[in-house]
Amino acid sequence: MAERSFAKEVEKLRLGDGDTFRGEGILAITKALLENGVGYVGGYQGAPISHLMDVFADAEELLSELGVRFEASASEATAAAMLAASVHYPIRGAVTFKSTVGTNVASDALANLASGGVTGGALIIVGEDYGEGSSIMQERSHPFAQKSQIWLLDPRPNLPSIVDAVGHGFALSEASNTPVMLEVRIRACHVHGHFDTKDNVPPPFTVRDALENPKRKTDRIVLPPASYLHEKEKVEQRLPAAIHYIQKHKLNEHFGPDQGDIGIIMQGGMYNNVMRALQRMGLADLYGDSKVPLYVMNVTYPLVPDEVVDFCADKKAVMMVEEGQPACLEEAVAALLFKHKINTDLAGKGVLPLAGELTGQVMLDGLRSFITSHAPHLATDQDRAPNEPQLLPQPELDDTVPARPPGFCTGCPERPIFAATKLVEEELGPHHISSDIGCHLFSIMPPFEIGGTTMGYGLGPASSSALNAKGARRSISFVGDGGFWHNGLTSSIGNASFNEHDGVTVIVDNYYSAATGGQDILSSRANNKSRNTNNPIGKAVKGMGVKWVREIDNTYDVGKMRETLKEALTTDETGPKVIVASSECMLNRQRRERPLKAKAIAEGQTITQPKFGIDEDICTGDHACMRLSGCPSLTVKKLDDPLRDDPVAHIDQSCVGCGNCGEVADAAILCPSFYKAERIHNPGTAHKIWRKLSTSFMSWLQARRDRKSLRFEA
Ligand SMILES: O=C(O)C(=O)Cc1c[nH]c2ccccc12
Repeated sequence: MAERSFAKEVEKLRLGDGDTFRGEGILAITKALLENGVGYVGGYQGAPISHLMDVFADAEELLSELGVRFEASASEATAAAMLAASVHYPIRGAVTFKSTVGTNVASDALANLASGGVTGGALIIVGEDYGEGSSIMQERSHPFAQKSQIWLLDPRPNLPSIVDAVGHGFALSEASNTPVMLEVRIRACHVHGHFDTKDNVPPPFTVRDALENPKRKTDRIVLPPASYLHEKEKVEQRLPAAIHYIQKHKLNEHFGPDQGDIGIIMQGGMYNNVMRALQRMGLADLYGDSKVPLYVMNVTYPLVPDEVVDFCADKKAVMMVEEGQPACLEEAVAALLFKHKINTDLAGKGVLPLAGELTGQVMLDGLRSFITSHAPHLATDQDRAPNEPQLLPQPELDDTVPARPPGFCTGCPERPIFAATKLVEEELGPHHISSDIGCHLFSIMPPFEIGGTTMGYGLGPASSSALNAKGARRSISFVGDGGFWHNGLTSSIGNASFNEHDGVTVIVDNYYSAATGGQDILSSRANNKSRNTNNPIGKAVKGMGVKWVREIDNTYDVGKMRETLKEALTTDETGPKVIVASSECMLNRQRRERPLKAKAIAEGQTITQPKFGIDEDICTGDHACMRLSGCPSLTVKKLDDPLRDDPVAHIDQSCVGCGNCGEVADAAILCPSFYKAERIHNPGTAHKIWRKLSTSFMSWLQARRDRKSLRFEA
C-alpha cells in the first residue's frame, strides 16, 4: 500500500443529504462521481489529479458497498480503454489522468471510443497541468477534444460549479452519445471550498449486470463501413444533440448587465481571475457583481453558436479570455462573427499573451488594456492617464532570487546511481545518455548533469534506439520502475530485445511510482491487500528475451554500481544490457518509519539513529563530495578559524543517515573527513556504561595532548 493513508478523505465520501463537504476541488469531484451513480472509475495518477486516484484506492470498502468498480490503471491508455464498458451498457464510467501527457498516451483508445460513441455517460477528468508549477510540456487538451469530437467542460473554479459539471457531464454524454472531458487546472484541483452534498447513488446498472447480460452491436465497432457512419453521426446527430443539451440546461452562464458596449467571453476556468481583475479595476464587487457583461463558457467545446452570436451582436467589442495556444476559441468566435456578418471588434491574444498561464497580473494587464482602448469610460482615471512609470524599476526576480530547481530528496537512493555513472564516465569518457520521466530525471540537474533527452514515460531506452552502431561507444538509458510498468516493458525493453540493441539500460527501481505520489506498482515490495505486488522487474526483463541482466539490491553501494555499469558498457556480449538498480524511495521509507520510531522512542525503547558528519579538521574545503552528491543535507560551513578561509563541507540535521556521502567519497577516493555517528534514544545500561568509559578515556587522551602542546601565556 502507498505509504500515506487517505482514510480521513474517504470519510468525506460518505456524506449525504443535508451535509456539507469542505475541502479541495479534486476531492469534490470524487464525491460528485458517487452522487451521480458512477459504475466504474479508473485512471493513472499524476499531478494534479493524483488525489482522486489515491483516495479511491483507499475507499475500497465504500466502493464495494455501492457496487462501484475501481482500478488503478496501468497507464492512461488502459484507463481510456476502460471506458469501453460504457459503449454498449448503460453504465456511467469515469477515468482520470494528467493532461496533456496522459491524453497523449490515451489518444488511441479515446479516438476509438469517440468514434463508436457511448450509451452510458463516459467522463474523462483531465488534470490540466499547465502554467506555473507544471512539470510537463506546455500544451492544451482542447485540440484533443476537438480532433476526436469529445465534449470539453471547463467549469468555473469553485466547488459547486465543479460538482455540477460532473452531473451534467454524465447527462450530456448520454444525451449526445459522446464521451465528455472535464478539464480541471492545477488551481481548480487545489481550490478549497464547500458544497451541499447528496446521498451517494449506487449505479442503477452495474458492471456485474453487464457481465451477466453481455451485449454487442457491430455498428458501434470502429471498422468500415461503421466507421464512416460514425463520422456522419458525429456531425449530424451527436453535435446537435449536445448543443441542445447545453442550451437547455444553461451550462454556459451570463453575468453582469444584459447590455453594454463591450463584453468579455471566457473559459469557465478563467472566471476567478477575470473577476479578480475586474474587482481591481473597480468593475466588479467581491460578490461577483460585474459592471461588464460576461459570457462564461463552462463548455468550451462545442460552442453554442446562437449564444456566442447573441452575446456579441449588440456590442462594439468583445474580448475572448482564453489560456494558452493555439487560440482555438478566439478563432472559432472570429469565424462565427464573420459568418454572421457581425461587425464587433474581437480582442484576445494580443492584449493577452499567446503563451503561458493567465495569472492575476497577466489577466489584469490584459483586461486593463482591452477596457482602456475599447471602453475608456469604464476605466479608472489612473488607467486612462497613468502616472509616469516608477522611477525605481522593480528588481528582476531572476537576478535577485536564487533559483531553486527541484532535485533528489535527502537520502534518495537514486543519487548514488548517478554518482556512479559520473565516476564511470570519468574513466570511460562521455556517453550518450537518454533520460525518462520520474524522479530520476533530476539527474539532468547539477551536480550530475546527466542525460540529453526525455521523450515520454517509459520511453528512455526507446529514445536511444537510433543510437546503436557496431563497435561504437554504447548508449546508456534510464527508466524508472513507474515508467517501466507504464510503457517501458514493451516500448523500450521489448523493442531493444527484438532489435538486438547493444545499449545499456538502467532501471531505477525505488519500489513505488514515486514521482506521482508514491503509489504501488507491480514490483512494489509492499503487501497490498487488493493489488498484486512483488513481481520482480528482472524477471519481466528476462521474459522479454534480454539475456544480460544484473540486479543490484543496494544502490547506495556506489562501488558495485560503478563496476556493474562499467561491465555493461564494456562486455563482449551483444544485445541489450539491463541493470535493475533497487533501493526503497527514502521519502516513502521515512513516511513509514518515522511515526513508528517516534512511537517507540515515546514508549522508552532504545532506538539508534545513524547520522553522518564531517570532521572539520580534516575537510580541506574543496567540495568535491558535493559535486558527486547534491544531497540537500550537505552544505557549507564557515569556520571560525583565521587560518582557514574556505568554508568546509557540513551535514545538517536533515540527514537521514543513508550513507551516500560517505560511500561516494569512498568510491571516488575523495577524502576521509566523513564520519558516521549514532544518536541513541533511551540508552540502556550497557550504553550508559560504555559512554562513561569512552568519555573518560577520551578526556584522558585530550588532557595528555593538551599537556604536550605548546602554550603561550601572557
Ligand atoms: O506526475 C507527473 O508530473 C508526470 O509527469 C508523470 C506522468 C503520469 N503520466 C504520464 C504520461 C506521460 C508522461 C508523464 C506522465
